[in-house]
Amino acid sequence: TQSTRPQRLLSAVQKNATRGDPRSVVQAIDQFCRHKEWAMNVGDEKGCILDSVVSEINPATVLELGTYCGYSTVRIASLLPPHAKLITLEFNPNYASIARQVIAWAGLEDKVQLVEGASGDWIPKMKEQFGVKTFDLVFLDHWKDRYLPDTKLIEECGLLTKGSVLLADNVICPGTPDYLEYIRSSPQYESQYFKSHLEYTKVEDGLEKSVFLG
Ligand SMILES: Cc1ccc(Cc2cc(O)c(O)c(C(=O)NC/C=C/[C@H]3O[C@@H](n4cnc5c(N)ncnc54)[C@H](O)[C@@H]3O)c2)cc1
Ligand SMILES: [Mg+2]
Repeated sequence: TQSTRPQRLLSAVQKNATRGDPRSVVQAIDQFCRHKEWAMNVGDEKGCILDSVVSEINPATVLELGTYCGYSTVRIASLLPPHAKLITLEFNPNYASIARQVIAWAGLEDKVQLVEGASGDWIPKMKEQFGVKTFDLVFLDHWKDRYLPDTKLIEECGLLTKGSVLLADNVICPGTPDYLEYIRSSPQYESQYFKSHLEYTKVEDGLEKSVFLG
């Protein structure tokens, strides 16, 4: 049977990256997406902005919405301090399976909890299921029409504390207009736009970083 693009991306990682070396996994995926097949990873250019935000926060708890193949999961987890935890939600079982193998190849299983399911179902269970009080960082990269409802759900569940950071991919392309309008007009957030490009292209895109003011 025909392989899928995520399966071919995983094969490229297993062929070209060194086990236990997250940077080589990230590089192998970027090479594959630049020269073989485009895929919707945050990519190398926006990935550097993601890295700088993660390093600045030095988060103990991270929530990622939309694992896909685990590219940003590996970027974030490779920068976390010891004992820090990243919970990533993915509701497509095929993508989740690929992501688990990518994360394992990078040797980051101990820092990552991949939860197979929908964000709307799992966000309300974070405290009871995973003993999470609040998240220091939330990376939004799932369906773009879910950014706003899930942000409101995260607020309602008391999962943010003063200083928590929301970092949203694709606020220009594909675009998340309702989310941007909400977060930029809310007195509860201080937002900043990081202009960049849609992964592996020259099309404008960017990340929106929003600090929860409590
Ligand atoms: C017009 C146009 C089209 C595509 C692009 C290019 C482009 C560039 C990008 O960086 C993009 O992030 C995207 C994009 O669409 N991303 C959606 C990513 C979803 C992943 O998250 C999963 N998921 C989706 N909703 C949920 C949910 N509730 N709970 C749990 N997992 C969820 C899915 O299972 C996927 O694993 C697209 C640019 C412009
Ligand atoms: Mg994206």
